[in-house]
Amino acid sequence: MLSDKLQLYKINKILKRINQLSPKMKQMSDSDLKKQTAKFKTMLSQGENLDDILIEAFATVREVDYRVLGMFPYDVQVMGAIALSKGFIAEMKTGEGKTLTATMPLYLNALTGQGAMLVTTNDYLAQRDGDLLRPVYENLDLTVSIAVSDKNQNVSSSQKRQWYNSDIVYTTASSLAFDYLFNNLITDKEDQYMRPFNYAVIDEVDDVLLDQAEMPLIVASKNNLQSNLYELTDTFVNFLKQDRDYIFKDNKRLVWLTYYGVKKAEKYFRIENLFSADNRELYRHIILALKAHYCMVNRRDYAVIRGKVVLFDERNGRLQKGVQISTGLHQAIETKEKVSLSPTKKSAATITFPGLFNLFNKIAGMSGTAKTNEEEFLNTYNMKVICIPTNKPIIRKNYRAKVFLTTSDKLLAAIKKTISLHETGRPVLLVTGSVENSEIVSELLLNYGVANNVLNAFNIPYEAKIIANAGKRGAVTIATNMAGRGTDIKLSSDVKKLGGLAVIGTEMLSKRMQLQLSGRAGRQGDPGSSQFYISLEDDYVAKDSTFKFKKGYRRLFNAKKKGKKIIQLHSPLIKLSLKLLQERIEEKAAMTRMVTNLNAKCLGKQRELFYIWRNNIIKTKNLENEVADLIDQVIDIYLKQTDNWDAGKIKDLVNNHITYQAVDIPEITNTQDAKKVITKISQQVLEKKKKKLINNQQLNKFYHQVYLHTMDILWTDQVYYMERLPIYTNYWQVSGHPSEYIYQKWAYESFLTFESKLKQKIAEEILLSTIYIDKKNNIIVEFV
Ligand SMILES: Nc1ncnc2c1ncn2[C@@H]1O[C@H](COP(=O)(O)OP(=O)(O)OP(=O)(O)O)[C@@H](O)[C@H]1O
Repeated sequence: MLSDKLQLYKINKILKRINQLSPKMKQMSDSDLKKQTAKFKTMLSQGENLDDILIEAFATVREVDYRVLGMFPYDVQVMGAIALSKGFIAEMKTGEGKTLTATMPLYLNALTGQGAMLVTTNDYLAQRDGDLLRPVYENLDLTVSIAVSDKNQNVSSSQKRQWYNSDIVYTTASSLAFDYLFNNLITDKEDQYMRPFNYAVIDEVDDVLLDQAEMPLIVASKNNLQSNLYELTDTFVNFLKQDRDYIFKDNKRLVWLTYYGVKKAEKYFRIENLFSADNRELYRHIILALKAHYCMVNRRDYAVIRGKVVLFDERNGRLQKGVQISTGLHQAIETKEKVSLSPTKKSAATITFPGLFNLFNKIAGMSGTAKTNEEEFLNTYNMKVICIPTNKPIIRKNYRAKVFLTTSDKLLAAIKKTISLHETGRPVLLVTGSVENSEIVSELLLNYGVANNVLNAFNIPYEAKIIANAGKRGAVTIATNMAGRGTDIKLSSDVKKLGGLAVIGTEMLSKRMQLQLSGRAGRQGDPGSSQFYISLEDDYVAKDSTFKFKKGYRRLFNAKKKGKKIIQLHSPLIKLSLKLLQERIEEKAAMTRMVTNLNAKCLGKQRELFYIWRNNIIKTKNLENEVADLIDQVIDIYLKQTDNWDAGKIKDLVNNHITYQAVDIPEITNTQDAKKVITKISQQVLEKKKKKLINNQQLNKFYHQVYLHTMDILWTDQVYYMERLPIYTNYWQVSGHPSEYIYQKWAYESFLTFESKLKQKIAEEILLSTIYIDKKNNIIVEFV
């Protein structure tokens, strides 16, 4: 595209000027290079901007990269770095050295003193890259932290404050999201540990902003009442028939009851209308049970480990310990697997990655596979994708995929190929679609006398070691998708002569995942090869293929059963169908993301408004005016209840919301008088309460407690409602209404209700709660 060429032309011009500075940088001593940081900071403080210092700053880091790591960033890496500092997405092919590229924009943006982050997809990469590059930044007088920890480890607020106050932070998207959510649940200003987000480079940006866009990160709060509906609906769904009683949509993400299914449910549960407000929860549980039974598969989507359901991350095959699917699906799976149910929790706070990255002043991204979704990046995130040329031509051979009828035929053929490659001495990385298959393949290879290492969710502690050995002569590594992205397999020198690493994929994947996996071989211009062995039984194919395709598969399968020799399929028509299927799935995924993003934006807006209000309360030392104003607004809300106020009605209102004490109410005839009376009584109640408190500071402590306690409880309910909203609104889509419209409308209305309820509840707690002062002068509030 013309604009791409223009951008590259501009980038090249900047590169030239950076290159011109190289000899000067080479002359500088280590300590002079270190002093550059202070110089740049001064320049910024005197009014220069980041673009003004970019050239010299990049030249400085480049030289320090070389002195510390022995790697001088190539011209193409500097080009990628320039694109990143402009907030673009740099598409740099797999293995081109994105880790080193990021040092330049991170350094530059950290000079502002507002922090720069490298956000990657898993702990292993954050740790690996942070450890590798720490000395570079420290030699430039900047502080660095790696903000990831073992999920079970309790990290103190002060430790986190130190992490997030560092100039450069290496972290993962999920650690960052959770820390952000927890930071916003803290009630004391002193305990908060995060500063506003400034600049982030998102590594594997397509994975974070596209593939994981829909996954909400959830901080659970108090236990919700356990429902016995799980068991009832679990039994019920066993009686349902696919396509007659329920149907799947969107790659089995959504499931609906048909008219017959609804009637069956009404009969089974002896109710008149499954869609009446009373039966909303029942309907939701039926859908959950259907999903648990037919969308979630043991050892593919989750594992049952010591009586607990632990989820797999489907994109990278890692176990997600401690992560629960919210909205009850986790419990529905537990019911299906007949293990004890974990307590249902409500979400105290939730965010998606798109929502999280919206909070930054500037973001940039890098990936080997972003161009295919260029339009989506531009439309959704306003980020341009720039393709950076490779340093050396890529000589990896990507062989055509071989297509088989069944899974076992495919795996056997892949094993045979592995053995023949192994005999030549080339290292092989064979990637399977599930933990189970990785174990089967490993066993079979052992039976053929081929020693191998297995990298799957159950041996993560050995990951670094397995990867370190995977590029050696004769090494055979069997991995799940854990080795699909980011993994850097270093080749021993003798291996290059033999043809480099051979990657064998044994599952049909999305285009991007396929490219990522192939990209484990042939890095940095090295030799290497990749080939996929797929079957018509692969999940990716089976889940989404058309009726005609499925019919074709069954015909071939039956013929094979009758003895016809069908192993590998050569028909161009089948290959074309698979290609079209891949395109269709990707288009659909993009559509689903668009709707989810719209929904997430809705909740994001609500979250933003709520957190602004909450943070204001935390920050405001004296809340007296705020409280007076709030009570006044709440009285107006009460007054809207009726036009015909009389002493009796006021008395009821006062006893319900203002004080339990008996009060005399004068006769009144209109709303204005009613307001005067109610306002006066509220003021008297408040005055009485103030007298119990020692001083103004204690009074404000009381207000803070009431506000934050009430806000957090009601916000949890609001999040709970918003999480369920798509399930309710999806039903309307079936009935012919546009669900996005219904969603936005209901979401907006619910927020207005939430705001009004929250104000009323705060006023009620301020007026009706009981307070005590203990011996140490602490206030104890007994909430209503
Ligand atoms: N300028 C350089 N000089 C020498 N080696 C380099 C240079 N830049 C990167 N490398 C090496 O190239 C290899 C690949 O780097 P890296 O893992 O950062 O690639 P990547 O682009 O992140 O790959 P992927 O897309 O697979 O994540 C590493 O072994 C790294 O040490």
